[in-house]
Amino acid sequence: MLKILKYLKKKEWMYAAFCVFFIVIQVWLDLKLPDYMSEITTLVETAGSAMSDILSAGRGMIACAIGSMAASIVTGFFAAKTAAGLSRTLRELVYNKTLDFSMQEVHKFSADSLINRTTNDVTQIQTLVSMGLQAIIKAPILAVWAIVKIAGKSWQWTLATAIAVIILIIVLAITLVIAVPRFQKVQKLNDRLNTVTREQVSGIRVVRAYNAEQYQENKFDEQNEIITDNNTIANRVMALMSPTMTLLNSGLTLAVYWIGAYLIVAASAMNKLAIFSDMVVFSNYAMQIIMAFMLLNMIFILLPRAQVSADRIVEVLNTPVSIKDGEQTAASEESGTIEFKDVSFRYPEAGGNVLEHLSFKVNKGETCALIGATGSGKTTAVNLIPRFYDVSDGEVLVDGINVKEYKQKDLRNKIGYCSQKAKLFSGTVKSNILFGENDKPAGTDEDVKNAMSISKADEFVEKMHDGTDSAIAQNGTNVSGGQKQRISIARAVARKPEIFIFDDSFSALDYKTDREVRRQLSEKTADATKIIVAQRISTIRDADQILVLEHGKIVGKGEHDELMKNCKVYQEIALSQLSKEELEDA
Ligand SMILES: Nc1ncnc2c1ncn2[C@@H]1O[C@H](COP(=O)(O)OP(=O)(O)OP(=O)(O)O)[C@@H](O)[C@H]1O
Repeated sequence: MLKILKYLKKKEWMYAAFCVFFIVIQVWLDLKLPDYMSEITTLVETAGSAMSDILSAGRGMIACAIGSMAASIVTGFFAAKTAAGLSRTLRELVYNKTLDFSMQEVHKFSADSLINRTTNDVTQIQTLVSMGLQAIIKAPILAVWAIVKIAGKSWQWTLATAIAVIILIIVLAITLVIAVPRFQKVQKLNDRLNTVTREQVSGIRVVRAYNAEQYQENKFDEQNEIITDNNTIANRVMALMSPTMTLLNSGLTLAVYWIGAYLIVAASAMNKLAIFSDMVVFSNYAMQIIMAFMLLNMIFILLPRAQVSADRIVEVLNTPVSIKDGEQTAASEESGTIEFKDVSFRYPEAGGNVLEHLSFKVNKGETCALIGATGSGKTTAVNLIPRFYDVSDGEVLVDGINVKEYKQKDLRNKIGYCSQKAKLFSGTVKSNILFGENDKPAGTDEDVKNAMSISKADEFVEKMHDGTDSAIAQNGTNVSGGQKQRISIARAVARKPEIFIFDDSFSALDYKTDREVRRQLSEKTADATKIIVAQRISTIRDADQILVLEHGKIVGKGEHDELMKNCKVYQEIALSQLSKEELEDA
């Protein structure tokens, strides 16, 4: 938890200092109250006391109460500001770190866990700091000050208070031992519950189509039950705390008065009044001590949860980013070339190599296609170009420079990337097409129009109610799969990149549109180098270079006609899609 405090800014430390100051005032005023009570008791019991003296003490009490309330409000204000400031910093840091993470780190933590850490865990810290600043500081000050005040009054009363405090500590310890591990467990289980819920919601169509509601519900119930069981046990134990405290408080007051009664009876007539007034004051201070422990108890409930959250946040912040920026900016002598030099790749924590000894070069303006069976490594290979992963062996060069040497931003600015699963963001058609353009000079409406015309997205966007300002739902759920692909191709085109990467980005287009989009791309973006991953021979047969992948190795390289003659794997793929006549006619 202390590690988290280093993220407090100077301003927030100052707010925290204000909190301490106002808490000291508050405690002083709270502990001043019993003094006035004692004065009033003495005045009432003393014959001939003036009414004005009693009223003056009463006014003192009211002033203390109002002052304490005001100090408490100001403390709350500064505590909230400190906590909110810290949580803003943490959210920002965790979010920014997540953005810097490579796919490797994202997989390690899981997307759900990263979301939980940015939201739920930060909230736990915020709650602790806000409550803690008030309670953690107030409790010891209150306890110590109250103990100092009652010290030396009567050993019998002190003994009664000590016994009450010992019982309190034992009860606190038992509760914490039972409750804390359960609260800690619940936080980890929340990640799993989120995963199940997200899977259920995002896969709702498949779940319904397979009548798998019950199956999914059972999965959810299983996680939900574990969380509920843990929460129930922890909260049941915690529920015992409040009545125990009340009982102790009342018991202690009773004990103080009982002992007081004996002391008064045993005292000489002159001392009786003083002991009576001491008794009233003592019982008040004793209650304040119990109050201090009650406050500490609150912290003990919040602290373990916040501790788990703090560890989870620090784990993200301290995880080194595996893909580090180089120094190279965009400028280089070559332009639009891609070269793989004996590249091998293994996914972290996976058994063997997924890619083995890939070597090929694509020159400026050329089109290179990758084809092969599912799982042969096509996506993995193209993901090495924008450095979503780093090679395990060998080198990937863009414009003659190893991709590791580039500043990632500059490298990615050269690339127009279309992922295998077209990904759209909530916003409008236009905001999706000009996505991420703040790195580059802002795209114009003309750019959007041009990109849509190349990707054939204009055909359906023009028919939409608000044209390019039409809304796109999260994940593009309000457009079809093919429309999503066309918008995502337009997004890549609008970037005016040196290099295009189309990872199976034409798969949902009908053959006619597929052909038309490729024709437009080769005419209007002739200078750009293109890497196309595809399953359809028709999509890639015109490519300058076709790489045939099998089990992560290149088993064929060349143009369509060459491969039809000398690559068995390619022939099999081609013949499985087109008849011999179609292939010969083409
Ligand atoms: N994140 C990952 N962690 C571990 N292994 C992975 C990961 N992603 C892919 N793989 C494995 O790497 C191999 C190549 O996967 P890749 O996605 O590159 O194949 P592909 O040729 O693009 O397949 P498809 O045509 O189905 O898209 C597969 O065996 C796959 O199981």
